[in-house]
Amino acid sequence: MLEIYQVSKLFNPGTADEKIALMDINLKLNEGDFVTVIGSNGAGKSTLMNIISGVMQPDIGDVRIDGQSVASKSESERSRWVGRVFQDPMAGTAPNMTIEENLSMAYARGKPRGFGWAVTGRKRALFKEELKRLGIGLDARLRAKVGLLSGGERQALSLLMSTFTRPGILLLDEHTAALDPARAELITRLTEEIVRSMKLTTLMVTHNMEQAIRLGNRLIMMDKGRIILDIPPERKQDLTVQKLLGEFERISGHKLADDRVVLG
Ligand SMILES: Nc1ncnc2c1ncn2[C@@H]1O[C@H](COP(=O)(O)OP(=O)(O)OP(=O)(O)O)[C@@H](O)[C@H]1O
Repeated sequence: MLEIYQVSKLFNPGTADEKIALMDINLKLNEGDFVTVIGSNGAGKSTLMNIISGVMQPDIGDVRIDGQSVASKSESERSRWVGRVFQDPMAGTAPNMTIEENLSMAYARGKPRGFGWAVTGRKRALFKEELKRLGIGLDARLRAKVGLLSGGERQALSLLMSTFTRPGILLLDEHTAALDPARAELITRLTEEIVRSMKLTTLMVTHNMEQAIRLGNRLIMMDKGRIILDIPPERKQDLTVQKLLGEFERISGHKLADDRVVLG
């Protein structure tokens, strides 16, 4: 379970450049929740992801995982606990290493200290099986360098790498935004399948309104560092893109100002 308690974050405090990135954020995710997050430019979405994953500290407040503060965990514990897929398909994988080497590296994350990275026959069989489930032919390319893969293939691999050791929380950071519509749809479908079948607790930031409605069981709107609306599963079912944008405008008092907003 993920609990965010009264988290606030200020950048450049006390200067002319002072920015409130997050203000008194409270959020609780139960096991298996899939929460989508939308919000304007600068709403604080990335800062929230960075604080949850422990790469950034809040000024005030705390993030707890199963009752334990993220700040108290070591880097390797945090990397085991949090799976993250970034917007940039180049992030999260090692381009000069092969698909199986990348998978082996990710596999070692979930294992005790000192667990080897070498690709053994047993691991290769497991990776092949996992890649086959993606259904995009990567299982036949275990020894291909990851740098040679397309953006969509890399995002599919990143998704697999960040989930197959079953993280406590999966963070999806606009992970389809850099892809063309067909590939974005493929990654959306794979995300849905993987998260559902593994029942992963997931937080996904997206600028794609249709995706925000389609994926997940709960939707959160952020504006100017605050959570302004938390739409529960029973209300999410009736949502449309128009209703969603209308709700945002009604509560925030302005339009969803983001030039990257994709309606669907
Ligand atoms: N390292 C930093 N130094 C100073 N200000 C920052 C820094 N990182 C973020 N900010 C500011 O904090 C606020 C929240 O930024 P954040 O990147 O979290 O928003 P976001 O919702 O992810 O925006 P976007 O959708 O445009 O990526 C913004 O006003 C931003 O300019």
